[in-house]
Amino acid sequence: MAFFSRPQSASSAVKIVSPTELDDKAKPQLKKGGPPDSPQRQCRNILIYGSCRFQDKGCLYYHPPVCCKARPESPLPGPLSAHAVNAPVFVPKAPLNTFSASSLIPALPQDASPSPSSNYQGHNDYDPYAHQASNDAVLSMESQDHNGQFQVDEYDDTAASLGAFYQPPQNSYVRQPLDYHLYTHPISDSFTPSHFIGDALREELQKRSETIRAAPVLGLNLPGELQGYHSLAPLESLAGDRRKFFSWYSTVYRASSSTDGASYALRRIENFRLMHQAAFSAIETWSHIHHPNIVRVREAFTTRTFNDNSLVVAYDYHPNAQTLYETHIKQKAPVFHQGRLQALPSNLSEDTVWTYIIQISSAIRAVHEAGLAVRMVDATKILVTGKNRLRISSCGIADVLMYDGRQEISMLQQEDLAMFGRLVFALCCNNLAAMNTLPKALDVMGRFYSVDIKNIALYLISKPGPHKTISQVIEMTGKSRVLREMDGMQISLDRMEGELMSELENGRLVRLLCKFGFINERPEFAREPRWSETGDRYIIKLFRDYVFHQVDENGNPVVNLSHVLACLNKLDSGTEERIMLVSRDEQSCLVVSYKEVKSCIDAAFSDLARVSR
Ligand SMILES: Nc1ncnc2c1ncn2[C@@H]1O[C@H](COP(=O)(O)OP(=O)(O)OP(=O)(O)O)[C@@H](O)[C@H]1O
Repeated sequence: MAFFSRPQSASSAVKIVSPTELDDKAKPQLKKGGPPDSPQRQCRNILIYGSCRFQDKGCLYYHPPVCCKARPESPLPGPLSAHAVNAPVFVPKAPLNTFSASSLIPALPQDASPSPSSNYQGHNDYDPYAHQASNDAVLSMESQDHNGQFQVDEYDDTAASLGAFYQPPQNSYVRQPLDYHLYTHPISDSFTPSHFIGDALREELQKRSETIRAAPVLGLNLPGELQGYHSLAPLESLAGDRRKFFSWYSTVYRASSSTDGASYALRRIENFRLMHQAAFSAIETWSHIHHPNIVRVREAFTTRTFNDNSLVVAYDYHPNAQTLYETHIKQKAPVFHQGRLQALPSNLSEDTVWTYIIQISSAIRAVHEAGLAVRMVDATKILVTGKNRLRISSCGIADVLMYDGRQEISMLQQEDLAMFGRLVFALCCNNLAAMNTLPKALDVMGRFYSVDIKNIALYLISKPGPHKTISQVIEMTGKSRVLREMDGMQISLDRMEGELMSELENGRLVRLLCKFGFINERPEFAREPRWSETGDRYIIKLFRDYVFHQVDENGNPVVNLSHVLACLNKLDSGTEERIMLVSRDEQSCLVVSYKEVKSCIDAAFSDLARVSR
């Protein structure tokens, strides 16, 4: 006999199945007037309705005296005892298919239909011998043997005919599939993006990830290995006109580090011969500057791997970063907008200019405080690494290229301020060479921007002096603007934390889904009784159907991510909440808690893991 065992822990799973073999056997006994085979077992009608209308008409089961009968408040009153699982099974009275009961079942004579004798006139009493009159004679039904075990039996003709005999006449109706969705608390099926990271951010991060993992182009004749870096890929076109970096040509490559596997940006200066080893001392200082608006310097070395004397400085790599020049100043091709080719709006907003001024000021201040000078405050060397997020790149290279032990740092710092001023003009006028025609630049600035921006730009390009410092520039920016910038950053931080929260549980759920993947549908278990419809692991299959394969009342698949997430989260935490699992043939149901499903899955997975070792 097959056995539908429960999970090994003391389970409160309640199995509700179609008529059992026991019932089938009991019926002929009744007809013969034989004694009940199990007088100790309480009649299920008493359990459910508090009375049994067949009590005096041959019902086999035990009916307690009236004083002891109490109608349960709900069909599942509190935790059910293990005994409950052996209670006589529930027999659905509904026909399986659309049919006219009268056409299939001989109508019972009036007197054969017992009149309700209980106080609960409203309900149809459970008839322990009534089989559903199915026109599907080969329908597989679960039955129970004398040991209380369940097995799958063919629904034989005898049973069918008996069922037909005991089946009260029914009205014909269209059979609907079970409303699976009604078995759980309704969960909104509106899928809101709040379940996951926002689309825009996800797309952005996805693109960055793709860029980091993009395979290097073959055929560029680049070295396969360079001082612990490999997979070099140029970040700029090597063909066409090339601008010089001071007096040298330079190229930026993305490369992977053999040490930590991370990507780095390597700026190579071609044909550079290092004259003083001391020139590298500035790189050491630069590598200690951690600032949110500075691309971090990692290391510098010279190499002959490119078949020349090259200087290489390694920086943090910011995928898909663009220079300020590429982002705002470079002429862009017109785009189609509302059916017409239109040039993209070129002027930066006042707020954006202020946020750029504040970020660059902050970076310059950090560098000056470290006793260094940036030496390259230029739109082509400042990267935009996120929305309005700037980072000064190429730091430290000028210190190596133009090393001069006697150079005064304060002079270089004053030069930083002047370069900063030229950058503000370039950004406001959308022209790298805006400073060359100062009156025109001032005119454009006066038209589009506040006088405060113009004053800062003029101050920055004014004559150097001991009181002209970056701190003074920050003073001129005004506390309120700096505070507004700080507010914006904190709001952005909150938003990012929110996005992070929405992804927090995903790793957990993926691990759970992996477990499911490992244990479900394993071909080697196809013949194992524990996984069959009568085995304890069948519960896992039913749960999988409950989570993923629900259908609505019209038989259409329910694709509801909220439901899946809710179920998986409850499963993972092993809640006591109960759900009703229904077999695919809708002939048996199992009321089971998430905790029990969880222990089933854990046991199945540990079995697999043990064998795999
Ligand atoms: N640390 C970095 N992380 C990511 N990308 C970078 C990094 N440094 C530079 N890049 C990218 O490499 C490309 C080339 O940089 P580069 O500084 O040479 O700019 P450029 O506009 O080509 O200037 P130039 O014409 O002076 O060489 C740019 O698109 C820039 O965005």
